[in-house]
Amino acid sequence: MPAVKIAPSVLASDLGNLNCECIRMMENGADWLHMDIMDGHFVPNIVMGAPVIASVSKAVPNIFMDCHMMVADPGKWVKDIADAGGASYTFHLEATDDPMDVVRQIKATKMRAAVAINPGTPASEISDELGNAVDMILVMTVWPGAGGQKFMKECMPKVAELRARFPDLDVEVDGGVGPKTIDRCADAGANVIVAGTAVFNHPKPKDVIAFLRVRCEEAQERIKRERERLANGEELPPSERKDYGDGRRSGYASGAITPLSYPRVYMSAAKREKLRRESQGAENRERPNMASLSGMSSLSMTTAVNGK
Ligand SMILES: O=C(CO)[C@@H](O)[C@H](O)COP(=O)(O)O
Repeated sequence: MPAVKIAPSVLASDLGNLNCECIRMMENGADWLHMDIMDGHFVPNIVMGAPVIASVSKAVPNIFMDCHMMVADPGKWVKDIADAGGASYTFHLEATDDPMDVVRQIKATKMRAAVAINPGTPASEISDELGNAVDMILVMTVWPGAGGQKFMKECMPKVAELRARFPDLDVEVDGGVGPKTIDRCADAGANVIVAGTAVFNHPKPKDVIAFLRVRCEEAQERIKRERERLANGEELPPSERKDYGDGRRSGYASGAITPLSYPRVYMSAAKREKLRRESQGAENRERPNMASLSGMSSLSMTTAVNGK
């Protein structure tokens, strides 16, 4: 399985001191910095754009910026983000009717290409062609648009399914991830961990980053053993099964996740329109709107930044 990467989401940082915040996280063990870019259309919020990415790129040597593009027209910003110094470009599947074209545009730059799916989008919407073309798949574990939301554990079967289909791909989780939820993510097979509030709001971010990494590495060892045993037709002893207490077990141990094949490239126009509207809050009362966003900690400075 690919190496574990911990990517603090700067949405929860002191955005007025963004360069220093990125340096602080790298000194505390972060592999990547997760940059949330929103356009006010795909999600009802605006945070930063290519000029801010360029400023960070100049000020922070060797930074790897994992740019999460929560934008309605993902092809439009590829060149700007590449020129600004973005290292990875994640677009939302719900935002385009031609994901392979967006991937081609990203690959024409030096950036890594990644595709994200919202909580309402099934993993089966990632075709084999798309999954094999990208460097990473991001499974959102909250509705995009704000930090500090509750982790949606119901997204974990999608992570397990994608890990089973794409054993060597980076699979990223984002939203509500921290020490209390990391085991579910890691057991499902996620190896790129985005955490905003849990890292930036903690007085010892180094400890949180180290904890997340260790739990993922331990899970990877477990998954490796499970794979080997299942390949040999062996039964797993109950002590080695991760049981969530709700009838489900980790994807690999349960053997319930079958790596199906999804040859389709495009979802239907009607379905994409529904998923797009859902992302904007038009069809989902649960997802954040501007009123609910205003109370979120990520939009104000975190107290941990000044050690208060
Ligand atoms: O993309 C998003 C939100 O749209 C995430 O990156 C969040 O910023 C993660 O924050 P926490 O839930 O970890 O606070």
